[in-house]
Amino acid sequence: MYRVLITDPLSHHGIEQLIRAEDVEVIQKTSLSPEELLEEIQYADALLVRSQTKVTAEVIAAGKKLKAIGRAGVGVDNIDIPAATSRGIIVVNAPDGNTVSTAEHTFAMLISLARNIPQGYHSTIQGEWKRKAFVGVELNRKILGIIGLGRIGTELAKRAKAFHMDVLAFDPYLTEEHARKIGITQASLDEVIVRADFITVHTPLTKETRHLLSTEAFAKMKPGVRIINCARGGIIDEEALAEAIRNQKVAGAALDVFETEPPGEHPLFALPQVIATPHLGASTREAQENVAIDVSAEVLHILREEPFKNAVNLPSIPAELQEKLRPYQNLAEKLGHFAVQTVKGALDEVTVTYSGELSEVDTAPLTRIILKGTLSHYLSDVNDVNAPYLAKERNIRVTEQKMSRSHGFTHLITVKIRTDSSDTSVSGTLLNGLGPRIIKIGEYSVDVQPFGHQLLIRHNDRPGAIGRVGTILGDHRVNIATMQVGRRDVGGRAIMMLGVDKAVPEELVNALEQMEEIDAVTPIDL
Ligand SMILES: NC(=O)c1ccc[n+]([C@@H]2O[C@H](COP(=O)([O-])OP(=O)(O)OC[C@H]3O[C@@H](n4cnc5c(N)ncnc54)[C@H](O)[C@@H]3O)[C@@H](O)[C@H]2O)c1
Ligand SMILES: O=C(O)[C@H](O)COP(=O)(O)O
Repeated sequence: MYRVLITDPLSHHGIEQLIRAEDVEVIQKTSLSPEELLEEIQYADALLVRSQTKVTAEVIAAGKKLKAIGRAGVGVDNIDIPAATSRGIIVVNAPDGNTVSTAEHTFAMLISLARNIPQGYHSTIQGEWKRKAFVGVELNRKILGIIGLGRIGTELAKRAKAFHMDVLAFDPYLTEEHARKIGITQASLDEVIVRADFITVHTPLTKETRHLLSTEAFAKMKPGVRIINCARGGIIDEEALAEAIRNQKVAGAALDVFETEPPGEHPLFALPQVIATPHLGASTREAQENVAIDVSAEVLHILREEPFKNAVNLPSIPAELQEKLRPYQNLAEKLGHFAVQTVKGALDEVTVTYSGELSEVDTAPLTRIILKGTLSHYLSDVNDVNAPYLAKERNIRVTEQKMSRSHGFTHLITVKIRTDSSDTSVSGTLLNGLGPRIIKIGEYSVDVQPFGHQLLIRHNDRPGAIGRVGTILGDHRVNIATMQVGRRDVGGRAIMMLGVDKAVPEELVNALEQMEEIDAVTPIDL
């Protein structure tokens, strides 16, 4: 039974699939103190949050069983992603479900700002009738500057076009084709800042975007510019904004998000030109249902070890590629796990060569699985999320190579491992209908099913050697299930690969190593 802890208010309809799932127990506790969260997280297999719960490194470390963190929304700045990654916890979000709601909210803020609607409402219900005090401006033919033309920025641009605004957008990843398609003008950040009548930000909060709109930026803006932030507090320097409003450079600002939330008594609220909402961008019935449905489905997939798509700490893999790579996953993990058990010393380098059909596709997801198989020999709690991170932390170099030639196989994966004292190379393939096979160990051709307990023996090719090995195994009551022998030259160096029915005890390894013909005995467990 998987325990899913929900600590922020999520749409009931959205999480119904979790509540109905027979293998899931849903615990909803939405006003936990930080201490209570540290207690509850210990028992959770997955945690579902919105933006309120602070999922710190401490919370993540306390989540001993935690496999997934689901964010019912876009921004993951309340989750310590590096801490989750280092512990192999998958973080997923729901990037699409609240796009329209947030674009609509931004548009509502844009109109409210242009026409002083909140200020007019306040004054009117207090019995005043100040028609002159609230004269606004039209949106028609004004320039809307959008910084960050992703999902929300794009939806907003379409709505602004319908209001006959001229849209200038800056986004380092914006292509001319996308700009042309939605009928807007691509611009530099400076152009947007200098030319726009309204500036709205729709980027995530990152090192680059923190205080993107600062004193320096406000100084370059058109007098009377209006500013909107429905993305993240911190993208705009709030002190600098307050100053720009006070010195009348900025005519008004509409804010849905703040550097600290809730903002409490804020200097900006003393300025009548500022309108505000309490982080309501995604707060519609539709958006909340969408994001809760999406993230619940993703978390269920992760817990059930099924494919999922919106991981924040794993590169996304297109469905078609996932389908293509799925058959190789088991082979990849076994190859990594097999190869590492045949070397001694500290791991320096893992090189994976994909040959034949596999040379034509993006194999990075398979390399992560190979790495997981390799590192799991040394470390506990390794998965394909944290394997690259753990390798980097240990200065293990990981490289991928591609070759079109595959020595008679339609596809071949070769894992080469180098340590400070030895190296090895193991190749495997999928045999049509027969599943994964190891077909080469170093220079020796073999045909080994990579499962269960194995014994790799390096010996000299002499009459009677194989028989004596069989006798010694029999004496130790270890049954041989399969046997492969490989050699390069008659009477030269050779290997034996034995599949055995139980783990090989150390005394047996010692007894085999006493044999004159034997160089090395390596038990392998897969
Ligand atoms: N107020 C709310 O309730 C609410 C709701 C949903 C999303 N959001 C926030 O809105 C933001 C945008 O969401 P989205 O779904 O459109 O995300 P998105 O990822 O689709 O778009 C973000 C865009 O910002 C661009 N970008 C990144 N760095 C940039 C930079 N330095 N300068 C210019 N552009 C840059 C990216 O290229 C991308 O196109 C996020 O921060 C999200 O958390 C807020
Ligand atoms: O990033 C987001 O999705 C929004 O900021 C929404 O946050 P919320 O789930 O707390 O409304």
